[in-house]
Amino acid sequence: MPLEIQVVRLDPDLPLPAYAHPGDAGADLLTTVDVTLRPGERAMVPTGIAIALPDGYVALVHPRSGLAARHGLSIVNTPGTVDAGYRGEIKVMLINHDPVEPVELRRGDRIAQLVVQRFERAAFTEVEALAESARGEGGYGSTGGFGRS
Ligand SMILES: O=c1ccn([C@H]2C[C@H](O)[C@@H](COP(=O)(O)OP(=O)(O)OP(=O)(O)O)O2)c(=O)[nH]1
Ligand SMILES: [Mg+2]
Repeated sequence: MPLEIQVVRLDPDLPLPAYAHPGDAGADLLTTVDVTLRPGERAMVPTGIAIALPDGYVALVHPRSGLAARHGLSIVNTPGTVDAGYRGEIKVMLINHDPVEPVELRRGDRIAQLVVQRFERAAFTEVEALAESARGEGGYGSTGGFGRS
């Protein structure tokens, strides 16, 4: 059974978010406006929807790989976090990473995808020292680079 999420269409002429295929994780979000992003430019783009997520769920705003591959279009804060208590319009902070070409978006274009997930609420408990682990403090390339011999 799919999780029911209540949606308000702030722009009733555009359709609800939709999955392109059964089994897809991301439901496509649309832009309600025409917008052109020059190389390097970013914009906060409205999607025309507001949602009420059940407690314990989060919706993450992910880029679409096709637009990234073809146009260099991504999201500044990827993935954007939509909290369960948020009732405002979902917006997408798009950025054009292409060094040369502008990206022209038209109202109704599919600009991003929304992935709904359960999450754990943590209780942050202060301790004097952390349990040891195999990784320890190693990070940021501690295991090597590309793995070439
Ligand atoms: O890509 C995004 C990211 C966030 N939001 C909305 C929903 C989210 O619940 C709210 C706050 O987002 P976040 O917590 O990431 O931003 P903040 O800078 O920490 O703002 P705040 O102080 O309001 O939490 O903004 C979006 O519509 N799109
Ligand atoms: Mg916040």
